[in-house]
Amino acid sequence: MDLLVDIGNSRIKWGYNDNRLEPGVPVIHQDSNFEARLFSTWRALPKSPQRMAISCVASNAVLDQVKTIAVDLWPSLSIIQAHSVAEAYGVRNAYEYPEKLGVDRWLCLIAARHYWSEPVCIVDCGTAITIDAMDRNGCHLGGLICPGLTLMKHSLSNGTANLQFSAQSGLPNLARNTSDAIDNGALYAVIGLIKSVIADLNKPVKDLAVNKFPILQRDRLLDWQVSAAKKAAAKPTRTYSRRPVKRVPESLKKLIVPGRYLSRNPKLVLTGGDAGDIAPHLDNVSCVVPDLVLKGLSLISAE
Ligand SMILES: Nc1ncnc2c1ncn2[C@@H]1O[C@H](COP(=O)(O)OP(=O)(O)OP(=O)(O)O)[C@@H](O)[C@H]1O
Ligand SMILES: CC(C)(CO)[C@@H](O)C(=O)NCCC(=O)O
Ligand SMILES: [K+]
Repeated sequence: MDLLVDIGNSRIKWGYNDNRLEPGVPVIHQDSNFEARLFSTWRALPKSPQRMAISCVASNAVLDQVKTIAVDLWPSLSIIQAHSVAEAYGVRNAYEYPEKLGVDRWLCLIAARHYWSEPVCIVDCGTAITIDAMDRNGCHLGGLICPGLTLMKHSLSNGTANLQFSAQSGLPNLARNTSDAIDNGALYAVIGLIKSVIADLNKPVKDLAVNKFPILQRDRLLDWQVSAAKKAAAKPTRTYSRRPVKRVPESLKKLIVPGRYLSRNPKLVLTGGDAGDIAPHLDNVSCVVPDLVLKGLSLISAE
Protein backbone atom coordinates (compact mmCIF):
# COMPACT_ATOMS: atom_id res chain seq x y z
CA MET A 1 0.00 0.00 0.00
CA ASP A 2 1.33 3.44 -0.97
CA LEU A 3 0.60 6.71 0.73
CA LEU A 4 0.74 9.65 -1.70
CA VAL A 5 1.70 12.97 -0.14
CA ASP A 6 1.38 16.41 -1.76
CA ILE A 7 3.32 18.98 0.27
CA GLY A 8 1.97 22.26 -1.15
CA ASN A 9 2.96 25.82 -0.36
CA SER A 10 0.51 25.97 2.57
CA ARG A 11 -1.04 22.57 3.10
CA ILE A 12 -0.13 18.89 3.14
CA LYS A 13 -2.63 16.61 1.43
CA TRP A 14 -2.53 12.83 1.06
CA GLY A 15 -4.38 9.78 -0.14
CA TYR A 16 -3.95 6.02 -0.53
CA ASN A 17 -3.05 4.59 -3.89
CA ASP A 18 -5.80 2.00 -3.99
CA ASN A 19 -7.85 3.29 -6.91
CA ARG A 20 -9.91 5.23 -4.46
CA LEU A 21 -7.90 8.35 -3.79
CA GLU A 22 -9.38 9.85 -0.69
CA PRO A 23 -7.38 12.86 0.34
CA GLY A 24 -7.13 13.09 4.13
CA VAL A 25 -7.90 16.24 6.08
CA PRO A 26 -5.15 18.65 5.00
CA VAL A 27 -2.64 19.85 7.56
CA ILE A 28 -1.36 23.40 7.25
CA HIS A 29 2.43 23.20 7.60
CA GLN A 30 2.74 26.90 8.33
CA ASP A 31 1.02 26.30 11.69
CA SER A 32 3.47 26.07 14.60
CA ASN A 33 2.13 22.72 15.90
CA PHE A 34 1.93 21.10 12.48
CA GLU A 35 4.35 18.25 13.30
CA ALA A 36 2.28 17.09 16.28
CA ARG A 37 -0.93 17.34 14.24
CA LEU A 38 0.49 15.44 11.30
CA PHE A 39 1.92 12.76 13.61
CA SER A 40 -1.39 12.16 15.37
CA THR A 41 -3.42 12.29 12.15
CA TRP A 42 -1.17 9.81 10.39
CA ARG A 43 -0.94 7.55 13.44
CA ALA A 44 -4.72 7.17 13.26
CA LEU A 45 -4.65 6.06 9.61
CA PRO A 46 -6.39 2.71 9.16
CA LYS A 47 -3.57 1.13 7.12
CA SER A 48 0.23 1.29 7.47
CA PRO A 49 1.85 2.15 4.14
CA GLN A 50 4.85 0.24 2.80
CA ARG A 51 5.82 3.05 0.45
CA MET A 52 5.34 6.79 0.36
CA ALA A 53 5.48 8.94 -2.79
CA ILE A 54 6.08 12.64 -2.13
CA SER A 55 5.61 15.79 -4.20
CA CYS A 56 7.09 18.78 -2.39
CA VAL A 57 7.15 22.46 -3.33
CA ALA A 58 7.62 23.58 0.29
CA SER A 59 11.03 24.10 1.92
CA ASN A 60 13.52 21.30 2.55
CA ALA A 61 12.96 21.87 6.26
CA VAL A 62 9.26 20.98 5.93
CA LEU A 63 10.11 18.03 3.68
CA ASP A 64 12.56 16.68 6.28
CA GLN A 65 9.99 17.11 9.07
CA VAL A 66 7.41 15.16 7.08
CA LYS A 67 9.87 12.37 6.24
CA THR A 68 10.96 12.11 9.89
CA ILE A 69 7.36 11.78 11.07
CA ALA A 70 6.70 9.10 8.42
CA VAL A 71 9.76 7.03 9.33
CA ASP A 72 9.01 7.34 13.08
CA LEU A 73 5.54 5.96 12.45
CA TRP A 74 6.45 3.33 9.85
CA PRO A 75 10.15 2.37 10.27
CA SER A 76 10.34 0.08 7.21
CA LEU A 77 8.74 2.66 4.90
CA SER A 78 10.47 3.33 1.58
CA ILE A 79 10.13 6.89 0.28
CA ILE A 80 10.07 7.99 -3.36
CA GLN A 81 10.28 11.69 -4.15
CA ALA A 82 8.97 12.98 -7.48
CA HIS A 83 11.12 15.36 -9.57
CA SER A 84 10.51 17.22 -12.80
CA VAL A 85 12.46 15.88 -15.77
CA ALA A 86 12.70 16.70 -19.49
CA GLU A 87 10.43 13.93 -20.70
CA ALA A 88 8.40 11.16 -19.04
CA TYR A 89 5.02 9.41 -19.24
CA GLY A 90 4.41 10.85 -22.69
CA VAL A 91 4.94 14.48 -21.59
CA ARG A 92 7.69 16.75 -22.92
CA ASN A 93 8.64 19.51 -20.46
CA ALA A 94 8.88 22.97 -22.09
CA TYR A 95 11.30 24.44 -19.55
CA GLU A 96 14.78 25.26 -20.68
CA TYR A 97 15.95 23.76 -17.37
CA PRO A 98 13.30 21.05 -16.91
CA GLU A 99 14.14 20.35 -13.27
CA LYS A 100 13.14 23.95 -12.43
CA LEU A 101 9.48 23.36 -13.32
CA GLY A 102 7.55 22.95 -10.04
CA VAL A 103 7.04 19.24 -9.43
CA ASP A 104 3.34 19.88 -8.65
CA ARG A 105 2.92 21.34 -12.15
CA TRP A 106 4.83 18.43 -13.68
CA LEU A 107 2.67 15.85 -11.89
CA CYS A 108 -0.51 17.64 -13.04
CA LEU A 109 0.75 17.42 -16.64
CA ILE A 110 1.52 13.70 -16.25
CA ALA A 111 -1.94 13.03 -14.79
CA ALA A 112 -3.65 15.08 -17.53
CA ARG A 113 -1.75 13.20 -20.25
CA HIS A 114 -2.89 9.92 -18.70
CA TYR A 115 -6.56 10.88 -18.61
CA TRP A 116 -6.98 12.89 -21.82
CA SER A 117 -5.53 12.78 -25.32
CA GLU A 118 -6.81 16.27 -26.25
CA PRO A 119 -4.83 19.45 -25.69
CA VAL A 120 -5.23 20.64 -22.09
CA CYS A 121 -4.92 23.81 -20.11
CA ILE A 122 -4.39 23.01 -16.42
CA VAL A 123 -5.09 25.67 -13.83
CA ASP A 124 -3.93 24.85 -10.31
CA CYS A 125 -5.77 27.22 -7.99
CA GLY A 126 -3.71 26.96 -4.82
CA THR A 127 -1.63 29.36 -2.77
CA ALA A 128 -0.15 30.32 -6.11
CA ILE A 129 -2.15 29.90 -9.30
CA THR A 130 -0.30 28.11 -12.06
CA ILE A 131 -1.45 27.66 -15.64
CA ASP A 132 0.14 25.06 -17.90
CA ALA A 133 -0.79 24.24 -21.48
CA MET A 134 -0.01 20.97 -23.29
CA ASP A 135 -0.77 20.11 -26.89
CA ARG A 136 -2.32 16.91 -28.17
CA ASN A 137 1.13 15.35 -28.59
CA GLY A 138 1.95 15.71 -24.90
CA CYS A 139 4.21 18.67 -25.62
CA HIS A 140 4.08 21.12 -22.71
CA LEU A 141 3.87 24.61 -24.20
CA GLY A 142 4.86 26.48 -21.04
CA GLY A 143 2.96 28.16 -18.26
CA LEU A 144 2.37 31.05 -15.90
CA ILE A 145 2.63 31.65 -12.15
CA CYS A 146 0.44 34.18 -10.31
CA PRO A 147 -0.63 34.78 -6.72
CA GLY A 148 -3.67 32.75 -5.66
CA LEU A 149 -6.90 34.35 -4.41
CA THR A 150 -5.90 34.33 -0.74
CA LEU A 151 -2.39 35.59 -1.45
CA MET A 152 -3.72 38.43 -3.63
CA LYS A 153 -6.00 39.57 -0.85
CA HIS A 154 -3.28 39.27 1.82
CA SER A 155 -0.93 41.33 -0.31
CA LEU A 156 -3.57 44.07 -0.57
CA SER A 157 -4.09 44.19 3.17
CA ASN A 158 -0.33 44.08 3.83
CA GLY A 159 0.44 46.83 1.33
CA THR A 160 -2.26 49.37 2.23
CA ALA A 161 -3.55 51.22 5.29
CA ASN A 162 -7.27 50.98 4.57
CA LEU A 163 -7.82 47.46 3.30
CA GLN A 164 -8.46 44.47 5.53
CA PHE A 165 -8.10 40.84 4.59
CA SER A 166 -11.38 39.18 3.73
CA ALA A 167 -11.84 35.43 3.46
CA GLN A 168 -15.12 35.67 1.51
CA SER A 169 -15.27 34.38 -2.04
CA GLY A 170 -16.10 37.02 -4.64
CA LEU A 171 -18.39 37.40 -7.64
CA PRO A 172 -17.45 38.66 -11.09
CA ASN A 173 -19.37 41.92 -10.52
CA LEU A 174 -18.53 45.54 -9.83
CA ALA A 175 -18.83 46.10 -6.08
CA ARG A 176 -20.30 48.88 -3.93
CA ASN A 177 -18.35 48.28 -0.73
CA THR A 178 -14.67 47.75 0.08
CA SER A 179 -14.81 44.14 1.16
CA ASP A 180 -16.72 43.04 -1.97
CA ALA A 181 -14.44 45.18 -4.12
CA ILE A 182 -11.44 43.20 -2.83
CA ASP A 183 -13.09 39.78 -3.14
CA ASN A 184 -14.48 40.51 -6.58
CA GLY A 185 -11.25 42.11 -7.78
CA ALA A 186 -9.23 38.98 -6.96
CA LEU A 187 -11.81 36.68 -8.55
CA TYR A 188 -12.13 38.86 -11.65
CA ALA A 189 -8.34 38.93 -12.05
CA VAL A 190 -8.15 35.14 -12.03
CA ILE A 191 -11.10 34.62 -14.35
CA GLY A 192 -9.77 37.24 -16.75
CA LEU A 193 -6.33 35.61 -16.70
CA ILE A 194 -7.71 32.17 -17.51
CA LYS A 195 -9.99 33.46 -20.28
CA SER A 196 -7.17 35.42 -21.82
CA VAL A 197 -4.80 32.42 -21.89
CA ILE A 198 -7.51 30.22 -23.46
CA ALA A 199 -8.22 32.91 -26.07
CA ASP A 200 -4.52 33.06 -26.97
CA LEU A 201 -4.24 29.27 -27.20
CA ASN A 202 -7.11 29.34 -29.70
CA LYS A 203 -5.45 31.91 -31.94
CA PRO A 204 -3.64 30.79 -35.05
CA VAL A 205 0.04 30.93 -34.30
CA LYS A 206 0.75 33.71 -36.79
CA ASP A 207 -1.42 36.06 -34.70
CA LEU A 208 0.61 35.48 -31.58
CA ALA A 209 3.37 37.84 -30.62
CA VAL A 210 6.43 35.63 -30.89
CA ASN A 211 7.70 36.33 -27.41
CA LYS A 212 4.28 35.92 -25.83
CA PHE A 213 4.60 32.16 -26.01
CA PRO A 214 8.33 31.85 -26.51
CA ILE A 215 8.55 28.14 -25.95
CA LEU A 216 5.88 27.25 -28.46
CA GLN A 217 6.48 25.38 -29.85
CA ARG A 218 8.19 23.84 -32.59
CA ASP A 219 5.02 21.91 -33.44
CA ARG A 220 2.74 24.90 -33.79
CA LEU A 221 5.31 26.92 -35.65
CA LEU A 222 5.79 24.03 -38.03
CA ASP A 223 2.04 23.92 -38.56
CA TRP A 224 2.02 27.56 -39.36
CA GLN A 225 5.05 27.43 -41.63
CA VAL A 226 3.58 24.49 -43.47
CA SER A 227 0.24 26.18 -44.04
CA ALA A 228 2.01 29.38 -45.13
CA ALA A 229 4.04 27.29 -47.57
CA LYS A 230 0.86 25.68 -48.83
CA LYS A 231 -0.70 29.07 -49.51
CA ALA A 232 2.42 30.14 -51.37
CA ALA A 233 2.31 26.95 -53.43
CA ALA A 234 -1.36 27.51 -54.30
CA LYS A 235 -0.66 30.91 -55.86
CA PRO A 236 -0.44 30.74 -59.65
CA THR A 237 3.04 31.23 -61.00
CA ARG A 238 3.33 34.79 -62.17
CA THR A 239 5.10 34.55 -65.49
CA TYR A 240 5.52 38.33 -65.67
CA SER A 241 7.45 38.45 -62.42
CA ARG A 242 11.17 38.91 -62.61
CA ARG A 243 11.65 37.25 -59.27
CA PRO A 244 11.84 33.46 -59.28
CA VAL A 245 8.73 31.94 -57.71
CA LYS A 246 9.47 30.04 -54.54
CA ARG A 247 8.46 26.42 -54.79
CA VAL A 248 7.44 24.41 -51.74
CA PRO A 249 9.84 21.49 -51.34
CA GLU A 250 8.20 18.08 -51.74
CA SER A 251 9.37 17.04 -48.26
CA LEU A 252 7.46 19.98 -46.73
CA LYS A 253 4.34 19.34 -48.79
CA LYS A 254 3.98 15.91 -47.19
CA LEU A 255 3.64 17.57 -43.80
CA ILE A 256 0.82 19.84 -44.86
CA VAL A 257 -2.30 19.35 -42.75
CA PRO A 258 -4.51 22.39 -43.25
CA GLY A 259 -6.10 24.06 -40.25
CA ARG A 260 -4.26 22.03 -37.66
CA TYR A 261 -3.48 23.81 -34.43
CA LEU A 262 -2.24 21.36 -31.90
CA SER A 263 -3.41 23.22 -28.83
CA ARG A 264 -6.71 24.62 -30.09
CA ASN A 265 -9.84 24.13 -27.93
CA PRO A 266 -7.94 22.77 -24.95
CA LYS A 267 -9.76 20.91 -22.23
CA LEU A 268 -9.80 23.32 -19.32
CA VAL A 269 -8.99 21.42 -16.13
CA LEU A 270 -9.08 23.09 -12.71
CA THR A 271 -7.47 21.72 -9.56
CA GLY A 272 -6.32 23.01 -6.14
CA GLY A 273 -8.02 24.42 -3.05
CA ASP A 274 -9.82 27.32 -4.79
CA ALA A 275 -10.88 25.46 -7.97
CA GLY A 276 -14.44 25.05 -6.69
CA ASP A 277 -14.84 28.83 -6.18
CA ILE A 278 -13.41 29.73 -9.59
CA ALA A 279 -14.95 27.07 -11.87
CA PRO A 280 -18.60 28.25 -11.64
CA HIS A 281 -17.60 31.59 -13.16
CA LEU A 282 -16.05 30.12 -16.31
CA ASP A 283 -18.18 28.78 -19.19
CA ASN A 284 -15.81 26.26 -20.61
CA VAL A 285 -14.42 24.21 -17.68
CA SER A 286 -14.16 20.56 -18.71
CA CYS A 287 -13.56 19.29 -15.24
CA VAL A 288 -12.57 20.11 -11.67
CA VAL A 289 -10.21 17.57 -10.10
CA PRO A 290 -9.72 18.17 -6.37
CA ASP A 291 -6.08 17.07 -6.37
CA LEU A 292 -4.50 16.35 -9.72
CA VAL A 293 -1.06 16.31 -8.06
CA LEU A 294 -2.03 13.17 -6.10
CA LYS A 295 -3.28 11.56 -9.32
CA GLY A 296 0.10 12.27 -10.95
CA LEU A 297 1.86 10.79 -7.90
CA SER A 298 -0.28 7.65 -8.11
CA LEU A 299 0.94 7.15 -11.69
CA ILE A 300 4.61 7.47 -10.87
CA SER A 301 4.34 5.34 -7.73
CA ALA A 302 2.68 2.57 -9.77
CA GLU A 303 5.99 1.98 -11.61
N1 LIG B 1 -9.14 24.39 4.94
C1 LIG B 1 -8.44 25.20 4.16
N2 LIG B 1 -7.25 25.69 4.59
C2 LIG B 1 -6.51 26.49 3.81
N3 LIG B 1 -6.88 26.86 2.57
C3 LIG B 1 -8.05 26.40 2.09
C4 LIG B 1 -8.88 25.55 2.84
N4 LIG B 1 -9.94 25.23 2.09
C5 LIG B 1 -9.80 25.87 0.91
N5 LIG B 1 -8.68 26.59 0.91
C6 LIG B 1 -8.23 27.42 -0.19
O1 LIG B 1 -7.22 26.71 -0.83
C7 LIG B 1 -6.22 27.59 -1.32
C8 LIG B 1 -4.94 26.87 -1.21
O2 LIG B 1 -5.07 25.78 -2.09
P1 LIG B 1 -4.23 24.46 -1.92
O3 LIG B 1 -4.57 23.75 -0.67
O4 LIG B 1 -4.37 23.72 -3.18
O5 LIG B 1 -2.83 25.16 -1.76
P2 LIG B 1 -1.50 24.62 -1.22
O6 LIG B 1 -1.59 23.63 -0.13
O7 LIG B 1 -0.65 25.76 -0.96
O8 LIG B 1 -1.10 23.85 -2.41
P3 LIG B 1 -0.30 24.40 -3.61
O9 LIG B 1 1.05 24.59 -3.12
O10 LIG B 1 -0.41 23.22 -4.48
O11 LIG B 1 -0.92 25.61 -4.11
C9 LIG B 1 -6.31 28.87 -0.49
O12 LIG B 1 -6.29 29.98 -1.37
C10 LIG B 1 -7.65 28.76 0.22
O13 LIG B 1 -8.55 29.77 -0.23
C1 LIG C 1 4.81 27.84 -8.65
C2 LIG C 1 4.65 26.94 -7.45
C3 LIG C 1 4.98 27.72 -6.19
C4 LIG C 1 3.18 26.50 -7.41
O1 LIG C 1 2.95 25.62 -6.37
C5 LIG C 1 5.53 25.67 -7.59
O2 LIG C 1 5.17 24.97 -8.74
C6 LIG C 1 7.00 26.00 -7.64
O3 LIG C 1 7.62 26.22 -6.64
N1 LIG C 1 7.56 26.02 -8.87
C7 LIG C 1 8.95 26.29 -9.16
C8 LIG C 1 9.10 27.36 -10.18
C9 LIG C 1 8.46 27.04 -11.52
O4 LIG C 1 7.58 26.17 -11.62
O5 LIG C 1 8.85 27.68 -12.49
K1 LIG D 1 -0.71 22.56 -6.42
